[in-house]
Amino acid sequence: MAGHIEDYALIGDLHTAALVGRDGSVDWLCLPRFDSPAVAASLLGSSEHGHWTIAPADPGDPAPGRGTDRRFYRGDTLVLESRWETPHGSVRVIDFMPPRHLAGGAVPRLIRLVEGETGSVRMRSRLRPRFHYGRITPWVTSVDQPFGTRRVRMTAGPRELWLDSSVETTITEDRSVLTDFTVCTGERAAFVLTEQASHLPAPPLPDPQRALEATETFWTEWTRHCTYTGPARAAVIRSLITLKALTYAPTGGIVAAPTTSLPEEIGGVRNWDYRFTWLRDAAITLSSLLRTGYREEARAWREWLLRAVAGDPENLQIMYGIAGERELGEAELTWLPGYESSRPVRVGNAAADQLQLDVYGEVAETLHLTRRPGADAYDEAARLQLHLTHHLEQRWQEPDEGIWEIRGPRRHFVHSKVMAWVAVDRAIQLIESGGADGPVERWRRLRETIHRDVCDNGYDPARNTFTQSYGSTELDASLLLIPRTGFLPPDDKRVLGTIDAIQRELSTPEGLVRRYPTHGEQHGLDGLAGDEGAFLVCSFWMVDALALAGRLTEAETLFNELLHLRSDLGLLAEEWDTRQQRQVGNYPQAFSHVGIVDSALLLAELTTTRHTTSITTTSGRCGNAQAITPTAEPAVP
Ligand SMILES: OC[C@H]1O[C@H](O[C@H]2O[C@H](CO)[C@@H](O)[C@H](O)[C@H]2O)[C@H](O)[C@@H](O)[C@@H]1O
Repeated sequence: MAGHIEDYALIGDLHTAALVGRDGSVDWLCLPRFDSPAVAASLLGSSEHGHWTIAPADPGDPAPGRGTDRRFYRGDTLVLESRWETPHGSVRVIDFMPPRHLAGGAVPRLIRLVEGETGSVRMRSRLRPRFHYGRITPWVTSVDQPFGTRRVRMTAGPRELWLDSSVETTITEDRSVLTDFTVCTGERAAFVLTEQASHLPAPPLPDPQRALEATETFWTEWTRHCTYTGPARAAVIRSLITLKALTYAPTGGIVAAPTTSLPEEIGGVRNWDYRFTWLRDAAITLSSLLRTGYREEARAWREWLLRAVAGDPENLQIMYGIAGERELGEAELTWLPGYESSRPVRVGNAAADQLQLDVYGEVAETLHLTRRPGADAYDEAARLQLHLTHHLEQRWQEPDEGIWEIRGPRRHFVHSKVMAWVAVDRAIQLIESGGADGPVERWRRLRETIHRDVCDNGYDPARNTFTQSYGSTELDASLLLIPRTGFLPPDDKRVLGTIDAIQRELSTPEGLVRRYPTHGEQHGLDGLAGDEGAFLVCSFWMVDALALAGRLTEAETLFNELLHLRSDLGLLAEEWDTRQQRQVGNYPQAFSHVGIVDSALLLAELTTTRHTTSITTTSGRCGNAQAITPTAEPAVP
């Protein structure tokens, strides 16, 4: 296992992803989909649980534990290059997974090219596949090949892996595939790992060079469409590539992160499976992609949404599998010791059965942003939105588990109610624009009722702050979103008071923001023991709230500090452990990268216009305020 979470690089093929450590080891790889069982799971255990390492072979070459000397993504792509300087010469390893549609939608492939740059370097590749998250050792056999390539087949029941290499391999007693080889200046060795169903004939022999060229062209072309031109362009591009890499291309579903059980506290129990599509996470991801010019992804997700939530709104789930699956049953993988002994390791997610009223607002907002101008009343998405609003009308007064998926008793979360207001507000806007027919007068009264309910029960006048839930004195970072939704204008005194209160009570000394107070060893309000780090997307929400409140310098300072927390490759996990100064939680996480994109867009807009007051929303207690949309959103085809 390669060390800290941020030591891992992400590569992927828009169906699944792999994490590659600084030591040249692929320690996480689920095939064929993001949510499939891992064939390399040493990330959550040890090398026994499956890995594939390619690195210099001689002891001290490089110093043990030091890993690659320098690594980077090649240009604006998801192709990773790791360079190693050794006393005998230098070498580079190029790791990538060709987007599957480039190979005719065929089999998943992880390609590793080793190129000698100077001198002569002895290298070692050790592939130790373990199916079903490290539990199953495959049957490994060599397959004769006429044309000088080597093929090894690794079979475990219904699935199998094939390793094609340009150099001789041996199969060891522990059923690893070992390759010792030397690369000299200008030489190249190629390794291709392919996965498929085991009843199929052998996969075709790959052409690694063509695959590399096609993969680089794909990502370079894709990033060329980005419309953001502000000062944080490099960070934004890397975040957009990461968000795209979390998209399951066949359906348009987006995973919250490609990992499970990277801990929110090292050694703790807050370990969850994020390889699913949360309506909330996907909706905000789409909004970021859309506002940076990526309309096709927005269209694909809208189609995904229409299929996934099809049926009775009663049956709406807050999250689904990447193809819209509903059964996400949670289980513990008892044989895995967990990342740095953080157990349990979980697969599946019981949050799928929760009530989280905010998702109505997030979905409505995304449908609102992706609406085609002039769409007729029978537009599918408009119909869905009306349906969901009718349903919400019956349920908005219920307590729920809220945005943070609290596992304790349900409460009247203020953020949930604000997002219910958003859902009703956007439905009213839909009807007012002629996009659909609906009970607009009744919903205007409902919007006013929800607004009053929140301001009467979720605001503490003595402290001049909104609170986490009705009747509670706790705070919650999700309240920072209020000015972005249009519920109240950014300069409203209650909004300004809430920012101050969150800075006082939820901020770390560095100014990062925790999502709510936890209670150490006690089971706190989230129903869990233990603590967690500062929540990165909440810290970006603070950037936005400060910027909208006209505190632009503070906002920019915090934004730059957050950018410094990224890995050397520009990646962010869910949280930052301020004590240990390292990333924690699943990685890389869509939420955090959405935070980068959204804050960069807002700061660029506000810095350009230089007068923040033009961004304020319509003031008014129950008003039909406009959400903050810092850049023009193109409609979706
Ligand atoms: O920490 C408690 C909860 O953590 C997970 O939820 C978090 O991740 C979701 C996906 O990014 C996000 O939508 C949610 O807002 C976050 O709180 C976990 O999935 C939950 O089961 C868990 O209770």
